[in-house]
Amino acid sequence: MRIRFTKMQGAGNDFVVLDETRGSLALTPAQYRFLGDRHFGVGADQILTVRPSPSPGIDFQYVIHNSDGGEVEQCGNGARCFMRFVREQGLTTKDAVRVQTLSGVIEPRMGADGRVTVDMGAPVFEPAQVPFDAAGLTPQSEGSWHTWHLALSTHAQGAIISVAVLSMGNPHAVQVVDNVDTAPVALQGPLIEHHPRFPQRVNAGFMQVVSRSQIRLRVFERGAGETLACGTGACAAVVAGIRLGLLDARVDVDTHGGRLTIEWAGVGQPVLMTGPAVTVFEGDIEVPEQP
Ligand SMILES: N[C@@H](CCC[C@H](N)C(=O)O)C(=O)O
Repeated sequence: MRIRFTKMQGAGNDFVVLDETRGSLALTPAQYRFLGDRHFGVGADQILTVRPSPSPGIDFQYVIHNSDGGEVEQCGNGARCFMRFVREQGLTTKDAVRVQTLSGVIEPRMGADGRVTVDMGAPVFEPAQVPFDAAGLTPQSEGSWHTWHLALSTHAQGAIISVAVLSMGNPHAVQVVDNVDTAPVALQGPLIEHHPRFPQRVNAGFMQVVSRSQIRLRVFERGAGETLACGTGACAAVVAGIRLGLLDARVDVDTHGGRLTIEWAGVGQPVLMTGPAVTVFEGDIEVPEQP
């Protein structure tokens, strides 16, 4: 089957975007994996699919697959690219749309400067809803919130890390580090992602606090490995930093792929994420029946 795709990126987090508004492509997990493969396919961290409105008051449905082929609930950088895609492809003329995701409705809005702001909804802190198995663990009080001590084991060494755990529609474990450049992202990332306390795996964030309004962030993403930026990871890190008493309500997040700005007014309030969304190229690719 030959399909049309658009390659996009938001702060270097890159995507293959597919238009299913005129009919389903019915791709299998192996075919999503093929599209995301940087050697045999197009190459991307995530594959984003635009589907028609599933219900009144909603403009589109937004489906997200990680490069490992698994479907996930949310993708922040992808949401900004989604907005640019539906505008550039003439699927809407609106400046703001309401989009159904697996974890709820989000609202991307096109800014006059070409950047996109997304209302990502309110973060979720209840461990069971992340989901995070906190049974038998003692929360460690910090600021007006808490972190959790998690034991990581490797063949070479054991480590106890301290993580803030929350959901931005998808699960995140965020730890504060002195310096993201030397943080053990490659070593700890996979161990945190697959830690048995996270039954649906987790995105592992490493946050360096530069000031109360600026952080540096690296994220080892569930199902994709370390990416140049993670939008929901940026939201999760800033929310965690605010609740732990380290950050103010508006924070610039510097990633290896660029800057995102995150705003959050507190518990129960939605998180606003602003950043770039860029179309890189369009193309056609033959997708094998069984890659
Ligand atoms: N890159 C994304 C997050 C994509 C999904 C994530 N890897 C997960 O499995 O939850 C973002 O910008 O938020």
